[in-house]
Amino acid sequence: MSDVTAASAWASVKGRATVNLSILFSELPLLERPAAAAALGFTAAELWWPFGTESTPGEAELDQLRKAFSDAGVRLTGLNFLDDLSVGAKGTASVPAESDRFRENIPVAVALAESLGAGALNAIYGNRVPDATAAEQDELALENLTRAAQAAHAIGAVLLIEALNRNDAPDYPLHTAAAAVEVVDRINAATGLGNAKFLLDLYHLAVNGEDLEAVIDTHADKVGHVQIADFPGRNEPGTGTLDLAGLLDRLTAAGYTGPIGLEYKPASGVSADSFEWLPRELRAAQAG
Ligand SMILES: O=C(O)C(=O)CO
Repeated sequence: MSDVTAASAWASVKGRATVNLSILFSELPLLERPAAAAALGFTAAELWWPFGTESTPGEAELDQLRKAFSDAGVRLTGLNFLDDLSVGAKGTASVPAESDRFRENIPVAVALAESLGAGALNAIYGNRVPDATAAEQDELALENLTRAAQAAHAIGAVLLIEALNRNDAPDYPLHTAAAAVEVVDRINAATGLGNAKFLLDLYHLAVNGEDLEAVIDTHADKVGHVQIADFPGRNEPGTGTLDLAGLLDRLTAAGYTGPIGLEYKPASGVSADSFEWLPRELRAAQAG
């Protein structure tokens, strides 16, 4: 694709790209990743919970991360709450054994997000577990996600609820856009704040066989964030079968104009080589 064609095809990404530094640049230590992204023209990034199973990291560790972002001139746009990906789990909000750690993580994650300018916090729902019923887990999740939404609202942020793909998260209960949006609606009904939003991860829904255009047409008004990776493979745009540029144009036309998360694995294994699809002049985030 010529540069001119690429610039027009990806025009809807201009000023909105945010690099997920938990899946990209993972070949580097965490504290080196913001500068690596900045060297390629990006000025915004997002993170899964970056401290593994530690729900309340100390100030020194938090300051090191904050310094890595500020020194690189990169703004954090989104942060996952404690989702414990380090042990393969898919979140903690609905998991009885993890609930206390999720609750103690809320103020820490929200304060870190606020200090780095993030406007979105993502609460991965948590897997179904054998020692609790679905109803018990959903009741616990509503209590925990209500607390998270209230804390996010206090810093002017949205709380995101995400569907994950069945292959990587078979025990996760939210595999469709509708299921995630139902949780969003329950949280908003409980808080009255309206800051719970749907995280539209186009890759996860593609794996699950969802009609992505229909999802956009139906749920665009509930979308608080979007993440992209091509399918199959979860690599950069152009390596799979999705018309990601067209889907982003459709989503933008439907009213979502927020950040676009680049959440993919580099096809070559080298993150710096995985951005040729996006002309450099489209990579920097708009201020604010
Ligand atoms: O686990 C994943 O793939 C995620 O998208 C977490 O945000």
